[in-house]
Amino acid sequence: MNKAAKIYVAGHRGMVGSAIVRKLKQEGYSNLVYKTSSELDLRNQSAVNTFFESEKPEIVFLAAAKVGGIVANNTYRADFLYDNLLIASNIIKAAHDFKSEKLLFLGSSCIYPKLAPQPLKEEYLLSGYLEPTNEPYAIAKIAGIKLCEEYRNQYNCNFISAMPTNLYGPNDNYDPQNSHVLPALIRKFHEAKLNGSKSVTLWGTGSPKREFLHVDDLAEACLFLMDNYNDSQFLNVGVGEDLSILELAELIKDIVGFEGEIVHDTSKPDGTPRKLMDVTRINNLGWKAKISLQEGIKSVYEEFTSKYSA
Ligand SMILES: NC(=O)C1=CN([C@@H]2O[C@H](COP(=O)(O)OP(=O)(O)OC[C@H]3O[C@@H](n4cnc5c(N)ncnc54)[C@H](OP(=O)(O)O)[C@@H]3O)[C@@H](O)[C@H]2O)C=CC1
Ligand SMILES: C[C@H]1O[C@H](OP(=O)(O)OP(=O)(O)OC[C@H]2O[C@@H](n3cnc4c(=O)[nH]c(N)nc43)[C@H](O)[C@@H]2O)[C@@H](O)[C@@H](O)C1=O
Repeated sequence: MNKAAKIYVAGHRGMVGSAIVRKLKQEGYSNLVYKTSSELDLRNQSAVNTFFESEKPEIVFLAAAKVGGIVANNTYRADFLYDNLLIASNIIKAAHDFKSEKLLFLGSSCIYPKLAPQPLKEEYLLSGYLEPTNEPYAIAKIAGIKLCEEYRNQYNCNFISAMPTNLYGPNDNYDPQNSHVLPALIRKFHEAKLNGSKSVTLWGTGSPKREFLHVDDLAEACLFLMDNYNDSQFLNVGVGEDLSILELAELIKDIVGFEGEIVHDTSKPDGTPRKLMDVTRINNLGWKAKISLQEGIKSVYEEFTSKYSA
C-alpha cells in the first residue's frame, strides 16, 4: 500500500476494525476514512454508493458485520443472515463500481463444515453440512468469499478474503448473553471473584475445542495480505493450536484469581466440536501469529478491569 493511499476501514469502531486502524496509524498511513453505523448504514446500497462516490477509497478493509457468540448467532438468525449478506454485497459492489484498487473481506472459521477433518484446510469449504447454530452467519460469509472470487473472475477486481479463527482483544464485546466465550469468561470469573461466588457456570459441556488469535496479530496479518497477496483463494488466519473450553476456563480462572469451582450448563449449545485452522498457506507466505494466549489474556484482563464498573 502506498502511504498516501485513501483507505476505508468499514467497522472501524469494532474490535477488528479498531485494531486495523491502530496498526495503519502505527505504520504511517494517515489518509483514512470511516463512518459509524449511525452515519452510514452499510445495509443501504444507495447510501454506500454515495459514500464511495464522494470518497473514492483506493483500499478497503471490510471489517463491518453483525457479530456475536454462539447464542447471539442462534437467536438473531435472520439478522445475522440479512445484515451480513447486505453489508458484504453493498461494499464489494461499490468497491467495483467506484474502482477501488483492492479490498480485503473478513470471513470466519465457521464457514467450514461442522465435521470437517482437522486441521481445517482452505479446500474443505463447501464439502459438508454447516454447524446449525451459526449457519445463517456462515452462509453470509461464504457469499462474501464468493463475491470476491467472482468479481475477480468476471471483472478482474483485486478482492481478497481472509478467514480468521476466534478472536479476542481490546474493544471486545463483554455482553453476558451476546459475547464470544473468551470475553464472557473474563467477565464471569471477574464478577464471581468480586462477589465471592462459589462457582462459575460454563455453557455446554466444556469439551469443544477452539483456537484464539489476538486481534493485534490479525490486524498485522490484514496489512501483510494487503501488501503481499493478490489471489482469489481465501486464506486461513490463526495460530494453528487450540484448547478445550474447559482448559480455556481454567486458564482464565488462574489469571483472574478466582478460587471457586467451575460448573456446566448443558442446556446451552456446544456448537462445532472443533475448528482448528491449518495455517500452512499464510505461514509459508511469511506471516505468523506472535502473541501467546497467556500473555494475550493477561493484557485484555488488565484492559477489562481498567474499564469495569458493575
Ligand atoms: N470477533 C471474532 O471472534 C471474529 C470476527 N470475525 C470477523 O471480523 C469482522 C469484525 O468483527 P468484530 O470486530 O469482532 O465485530 P464488532 O462487533 O466488534 O464490530 C463490528 C463493526 O461493524 C459495524 N457494523 C455492524 N453493522 C453495521 C451496519 N449495518 N452499518 C455499518 N456498520 C455496521 C459496527 O459499527 P458501529 O460500531 O459504528 O455500530 C461495528 O463497529 C467481522 O467480519 C467478523 O465476522 C471473524 C472471526 C472471528
Ligand atoms: C467466532 C465464532 O463464534 C461463534 O462460534 P463459537 O466458537 O461456537 O462461539 P462462542 O465463542 O460463543 O462459544 C464457544 C464455545 O464456548 C462455550 N461457552 C462456554 N461458556 C460460554 C459463555 O459464557 N459464553 C459463550 N459465548 N460461550 C460459552 C460455548 O457453548 C461454545 O461451546 C459463531 O457463532 C460465529 O460467530 C463465529 O464465527
